[in-house]
Amino acid sequence: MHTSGDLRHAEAVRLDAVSKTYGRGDSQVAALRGLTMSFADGTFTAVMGPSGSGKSTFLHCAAGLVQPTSGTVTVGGTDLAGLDDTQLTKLRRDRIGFIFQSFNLLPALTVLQNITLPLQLAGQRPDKTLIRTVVQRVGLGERLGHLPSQLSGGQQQRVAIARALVTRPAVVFADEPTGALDTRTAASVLGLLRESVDTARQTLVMVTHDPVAASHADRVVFLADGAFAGELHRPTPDAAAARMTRLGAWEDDTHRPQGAPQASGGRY
Ligand SMILES: Nc1ncnc2c1ncn2[C@@H]1O[C@H](COP(=O)(O)OP(=O)(O)OP(=O)(O)O)[C@@H](O)[C@H]1O
Repeated sequence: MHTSGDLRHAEAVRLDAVSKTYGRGDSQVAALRGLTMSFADGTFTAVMGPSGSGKSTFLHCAAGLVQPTSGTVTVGGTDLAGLDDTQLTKLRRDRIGFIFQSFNLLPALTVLQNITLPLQLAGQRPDKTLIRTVVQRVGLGERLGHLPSQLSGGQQQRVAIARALVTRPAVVFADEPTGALDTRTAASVLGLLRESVDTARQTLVMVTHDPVAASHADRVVFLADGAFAGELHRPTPDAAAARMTRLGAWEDDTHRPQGAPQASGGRY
C-alpha cells in the first residue's frame, strides 16, 4: 500500500494552479491559466496544442527557468518557490535536463566538449560507456571534434539531446526536439528518448507538434489557451492528429503534418 509520502515521491514533476502572465496593462498576455498537472516517475509525456497555447511557457515554468505568476511547481517533491537562486541552479543542474528549440550550444566548444559540459559543471566523472552509447545513438560519432558552426541544424539538435542525456537527469524537458530532424534521425532520437525512460526510469516531458513523435509517449496532454484541454493514453499518431484538428491547431497550416486531416468543419 502507498503512503502519502510514497505517492509524493512517485511524482517527478507537479504543477498546481500555475498561471503565467507576460507584460502589463493593454499588452498583458495570459500564457498559462491555472494549470494543474502531474508527471509520474519514469513516464514519457508529450505536450501538444495550437501555436501560442502556452506549451513552451509551461515547459519553462516546470523546469524552473521561468517563475510562474502564481501557483506551485514541485520537482522531486521540492517546491521551486522555496529555493534561492543558488539552490534552484543546483537543483536544475542535478535533476533536470533541458533540450531547447534553439539548441543553446556553446560556439567555442567542440561537440564532445558541449556534450560533457554538464558533467564538468556538476563535478561528475564522465561515464565513458554511456557517452559512447548516447553519441552513437544520435549519430555524432564522426563529429566529436567539430564546432557547432560546422554542423547542420539537425546535427546541432542531436548534440543538444546528447548533452541533456549524459548526466542521466531524473527529468528531461524537451521543446520540439525533433522539429529540425529528418524522419529517420527523428525516429532514432525518439527511440533513444524512449529508452532513457524505459531503462533508466527517467521522466520525459516533450513539447511537439508532430503526432508521430507524440505517439512514442505514454500519454499526450493537450493545451489550449493556456489551459488543460484533455489527454490521450497510449496515443496513436492518428488519434493525436485528430485531437489537434479538433483544437483548431492546423487552421493556418503552420505545423500541419503530412496527411493530417483538415481542420475545417472538424471543430466540435
Ligand atoms: N517573453 C514573452 N513575453 C510576452 N509574451 C510572451 C512571451 N513568451 C510567450 N508569450 C506569449 O504567451 C503565449 C504563449 O506562448 P508560448 O510560446 O508558451 O506558446 P507555444 O504553445 O509554445 O507556441 P508555439 O507552438 O508557437 O511555440 C503567446 O501568446 C505568446 O505570444
